[in-house]
Amino acid sequence: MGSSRTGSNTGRARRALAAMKALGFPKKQILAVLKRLIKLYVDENKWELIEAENYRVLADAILDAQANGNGDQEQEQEQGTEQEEIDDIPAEYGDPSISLAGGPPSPPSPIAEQYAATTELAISPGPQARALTRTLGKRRHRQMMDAVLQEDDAVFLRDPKPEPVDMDASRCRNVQPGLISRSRRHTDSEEMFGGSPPLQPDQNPKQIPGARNRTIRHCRNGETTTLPESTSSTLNNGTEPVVQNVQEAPCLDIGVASSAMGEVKMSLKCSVDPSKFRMPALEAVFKMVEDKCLHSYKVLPPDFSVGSLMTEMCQCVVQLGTEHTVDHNKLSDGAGNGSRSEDGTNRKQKAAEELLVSNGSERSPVNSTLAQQQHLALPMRRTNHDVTDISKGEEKVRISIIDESGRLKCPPSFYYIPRNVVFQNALVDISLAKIGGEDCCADCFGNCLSSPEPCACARETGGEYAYTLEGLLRPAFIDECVSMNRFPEEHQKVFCESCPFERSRNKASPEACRGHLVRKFIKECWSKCGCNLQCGNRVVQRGITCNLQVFFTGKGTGWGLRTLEELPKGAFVCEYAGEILTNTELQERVVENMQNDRFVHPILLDAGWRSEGMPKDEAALCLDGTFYGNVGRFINHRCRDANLAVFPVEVETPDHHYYHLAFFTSTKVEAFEELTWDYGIDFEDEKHPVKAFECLCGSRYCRGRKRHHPRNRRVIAASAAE
Ligand SMILES: C[S@@+](CC[C@H](N)C(=O)[O-])C[C@H]1O[C@@H](n2cnc3c(N)ncnc32)[C@H](O)[C@@H]1O
Repeated sequence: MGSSRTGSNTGRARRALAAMKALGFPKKQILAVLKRLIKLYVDENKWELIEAENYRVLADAILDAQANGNGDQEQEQEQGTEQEEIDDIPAEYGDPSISLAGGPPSPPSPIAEQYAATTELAISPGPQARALTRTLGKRRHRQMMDAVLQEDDAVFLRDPKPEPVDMDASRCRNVQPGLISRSRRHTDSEEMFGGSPPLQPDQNPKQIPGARNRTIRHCRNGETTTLPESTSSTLNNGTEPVVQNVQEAPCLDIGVASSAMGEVKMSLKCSVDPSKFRMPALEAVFKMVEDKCLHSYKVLPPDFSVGSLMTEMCQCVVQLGTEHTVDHNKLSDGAGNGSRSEDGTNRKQKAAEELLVSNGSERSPVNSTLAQQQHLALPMRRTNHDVTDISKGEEKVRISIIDESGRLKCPPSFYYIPRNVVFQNALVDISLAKIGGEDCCADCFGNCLSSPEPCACARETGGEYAYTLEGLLRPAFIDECVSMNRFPEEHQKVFCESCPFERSRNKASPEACRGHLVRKFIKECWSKCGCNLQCGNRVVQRGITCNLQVFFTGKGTGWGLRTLEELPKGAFVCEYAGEILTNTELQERVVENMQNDRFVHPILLDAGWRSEGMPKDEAALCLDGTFYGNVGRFINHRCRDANLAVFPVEVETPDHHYYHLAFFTSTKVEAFEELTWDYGIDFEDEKHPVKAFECLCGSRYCRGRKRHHPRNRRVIAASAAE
């Protein structure tokens, strides 16, 4: 009875002690718990049960004791009485002669500390152990045991244990790809994501004591990256998470694994305050990610991106880890569905801001909202659009498409052009010869805005630059434009003798001209100027720089454009780019498309029209973004209090005939706010050849809201000048 097929009781007790000591548990505590177990199990198979699965039960019981705070007590109680306690163990169960007595208690080894810090893993223990553990301890301890007793390379969701928090010392030097192995062994996941970049000689992975092959990389002390904005690199086809360089970010190193076997494992470096972070349960993270995917995509399309999913996961880890209410860690938590919180902010965005893993664009300035952009660009069913970048690389920034309604649709097809293109007959004379000496600043150098005198190009703006040193449109410009839109009757207008606009409306018997507002042009420096491309008087020509997104509004207005970052008043957003048509071509196109029940959205370039020498239909120009256009074609109308204002901007030509239409913010715009402008539509105009839409702008000043019976009201062009 005192022995079994695995040896004597003494030997078994010795081996149990040795096994637990190897894990770093103090021997007095081992002894106390072992004694308790032996007393507890009167079953003759007690040793088999205790020994099962590498003494899982014993380790669980010790962990339970520690977790319940009994460990210390037990130890303390046993101070000085250890030998007596050992002697109390029935001889058939243990041999007091083994080195249980004598010598100071071992300090907890690092690996024992790891046990205590390790959280859940989804592993099923054997039936015997299950039964015992039900009796003895909590499931999570059993699971922790699994993690540690697995092969060396087993991975686990580990509570963050940053280095002592010295903010300087804990800043990331160069944030690594979001998905890296904790081990330097080359794993499948590394290959999948293009692999972690090789370590620098001074970035050797630090070995965790007691855990061979399990490594953690630490941020290099006190060093921050100063790489240029555009140094982020893209993995795969550009849609995967990429390296971003983030400056001065306090760094928390977290390991996340999809299972204890470590098939998929990630190391996250998060710029969260370690004191505010608590590692969420892995199951909660998985559940949250799954809920998000199902909520957004219903099914996973063939081009589903694991990289995007992993990014999602990283964000969820940070989000759950920084939200300390119990509810957020419950599996039933619906917080991860991307919905907005009560204060209107999006949790995903917050999480993304705290995560240094982001969807970089080689063309985009580093910005935390890019992580959000990456998330939102998860695959949808497509037309001819690239949902990760509707511009297909034509702009400096990626512009993603998102339909949060669950329809998984994309906007109708069109060709993306970042700049205007002549359709056919429009005469747009872009020639150096056309630019006279007075139309350029050949003698300037560097940045015109830094010279004391305004350059020749500033002449159109009343001898002052339209832009501030910060690259914003001056408030005076914006305020005047807003006032023109709101109170057109108070501003100067010119009246044509035979108005091309009225001829478009009714060619047979055009009405009298209603007047065209006299608008101030912005003249930017150009090719014949001596300044460089970074000159402060070259804003529109440098293209889109803010983070935009095409989204389905769900308000009955179709697709819209929104900003993913906060924009100050006066920020350049984009041009309205499209085909340059003559008025004649426009008329033909309107008729043609009405027959096909498709509406075009041209904008007249009438800001330069003057009472004398009004252009003929063949010369009058307009822009149509319907078939060829940029993101400007997604900007919806809002009556009166829109957050964008449109300005005529001359770049290549100084003649007021052809120019660009540029949108600037007329007020501060919050991240995720829809960008709108006032088309200037006369919703009461029943003679217009193009049917006006029922306005759903929601503005309290809405002009088109009460039209319950449209009676075929029509509009042809949302003229910037009207
Ligand atoms: C220049 S497009 C704007 C993008 C458009 N929403 C889309 O899905 O492509 C103009 C069209 O958008 C819709 N739209 C824009 N603003 C609207 C509003 N305030 N109310 C209702 N529909 C609007 C109308 O169908 C209009 O003809």
